[in-house]
Amino acid sequence: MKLAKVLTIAGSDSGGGAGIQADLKTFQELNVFGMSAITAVTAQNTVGVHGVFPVSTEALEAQMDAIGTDLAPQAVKTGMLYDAERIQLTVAKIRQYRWNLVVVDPVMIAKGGQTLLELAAIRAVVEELLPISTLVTPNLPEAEFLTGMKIRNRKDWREAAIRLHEMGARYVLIKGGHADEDVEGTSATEAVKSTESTDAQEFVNKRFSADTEDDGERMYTNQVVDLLYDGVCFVEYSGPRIHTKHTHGTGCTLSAAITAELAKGAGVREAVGTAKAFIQAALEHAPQLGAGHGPTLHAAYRLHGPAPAAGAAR
Ligand SMILES: Nc1ncnc2c1ncn2[C@@H]1O[C@H](COP(=O)(O)OP(=O)(O)OP(=O)(O)O)[C@@H](O)[C@H]1O
Ligand SMILES: Cc1ncc(CO)c(N)n1
Repeated sequence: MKLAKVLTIAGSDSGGGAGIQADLKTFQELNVFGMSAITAVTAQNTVGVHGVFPVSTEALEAQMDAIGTDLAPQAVKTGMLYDAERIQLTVAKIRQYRWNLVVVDPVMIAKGGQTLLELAAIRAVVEELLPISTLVTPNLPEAEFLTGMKIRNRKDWREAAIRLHEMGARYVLIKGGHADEDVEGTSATEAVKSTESTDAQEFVNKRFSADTEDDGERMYTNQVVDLLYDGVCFVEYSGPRIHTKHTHGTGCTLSAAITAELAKGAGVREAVGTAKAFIQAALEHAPQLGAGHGPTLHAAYRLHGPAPAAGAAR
């Protein structure tokens, strides 16, 4: 069978657990040919982001042109796009080369709290990137930023998915990795207004409550649930929560796995199921590297197979 080609347009993570590095490792594991266009270089490890160095728009454009004129990818994913200028350029190239399977991971803030997307660029994500996306994969804080609404319970969660669909994304996957803390707080948007940006992630991380008052529709505790919406139906992908601090790059890895599966011809529902099993295995076998939030093991799905109960849709 012909090898499917996939492209990631994202930032480089020197620590190897997230960004371009996570994407290429995931592509390789899922038997697709991975290519990359780098938007920014981060000096990053498991402890934090120590520097962000945007790549010139000229260099970014040249990378996408080199791929677009020769190596037509079956599917594309975007990760850290850094600012509005790079978002606009990326959108223009996606349109120019008619890349029409596009997974958008709206990367905004790293696990340590550092900003990976200028706040002013959120508008460009909403107005330009969402309308051309096949699937958008925000985590809970990102879904709050993009919709401007507070997500306190499962009803809000579904409402946010409906809004993101109305904003132009054909499919919406709101990931539940952040729904595990037990402090109720303010919305992500309010958090940013009222705190230094470096504190914002810590603030929003604390706000997804297991005990939120929500008419019995509790947020999940021992399960991690990702919610998919296609404009008509909701599908919940549920797996056991793995109690580990080694969650660096989970979002990148999940969206890269979805992109690889789409490139091979899977439908969105099926691709998300496989990707959920992939990240579950990668988390279970995390190699315990570094002093902070370590990476997952991208080879785990191949080496150990899908984790039991992962990827279950209900
Ligand atoms: N502790 C965990 N146990 C099991 N699955 C998890 C856990 N944390 C995250 N996941 C899964 O990993 C994927 C990414 O979710 P998450 O909400 O952490 O994304 P993210 O915040 O964008 O990640 P990152 O910013 O680190 O790249 C989802 O499929 C989610 O269900
Ligand atoms: C480069 C890069 N992209 C995305 C993330 C989010 O995990 C990160 N930490 N670094």
